[in-house]
Amino acid sequence: MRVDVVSIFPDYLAPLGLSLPGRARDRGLLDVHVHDLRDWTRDRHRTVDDTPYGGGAGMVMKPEPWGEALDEVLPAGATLLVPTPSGVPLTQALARDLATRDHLVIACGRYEGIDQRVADHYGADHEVLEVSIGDYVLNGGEVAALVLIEAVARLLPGFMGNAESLTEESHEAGLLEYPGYTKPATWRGLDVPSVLLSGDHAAIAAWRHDQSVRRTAARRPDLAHPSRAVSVEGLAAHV
Ligand SMILES: Nc1nc2cc(Br)ccc2s1
Repeated sequence: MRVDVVSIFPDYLAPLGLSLPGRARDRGLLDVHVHDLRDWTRDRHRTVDDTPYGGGAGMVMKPEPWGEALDEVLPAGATLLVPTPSGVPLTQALARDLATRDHLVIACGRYEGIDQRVADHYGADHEVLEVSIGDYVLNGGEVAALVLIEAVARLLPGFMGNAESLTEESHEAGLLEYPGYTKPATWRGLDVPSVLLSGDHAAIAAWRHDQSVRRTAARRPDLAHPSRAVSVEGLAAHV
């Protein structure tokens, strides 16, 4: 998979050279290219933002630099991801779906976001997903890009040493993961649940599923209603 990231703070993406993404790059599973949006500005001040039409606080990112950049960085067939608090939620299902793409391009907004015409323009010929990584507001899309890349890259075949661990993670089956324990069997007076020491694999599996169900009901009742999920096909629809 190739990933291109466009940002006015390209150094923010430096962590992509470390740990898992770094290993994936070394293995040729992930090919990451980071670009500075200001390289596509044409004025001496390298301007990327302006005041919003209709008034209001803050600044909006101008469409021209983004158009020049994406015309060069976003080829036919690539998927454009635009992190934004007003996007569709990033879920494990969406990450799994994005992991099937050959080429992702991530446009990192700043200020009050990117002029909407950029997503609309490229939406005519490309898959464009405006994606939220959570119900909170950051100062820019760079941190969200790191989250997106890690969530997707770790699902690439060959990326994780033990692919089996991927099937038991939180959200993989619409449930939160069961609690984990390791040695010692007793720590500060706290014992590991005895079923885990029993060697009875059927009982262990049943206990773990029960723990996942209980934990999900307690912490994420919203996950208990999959009817509220949105299909990937429905995500790209501009509302
Ligand atoms: N949660 C998020 N906040 C933001 C803010 C900006 Br500005 C750009 C992208 C995102 S994603």
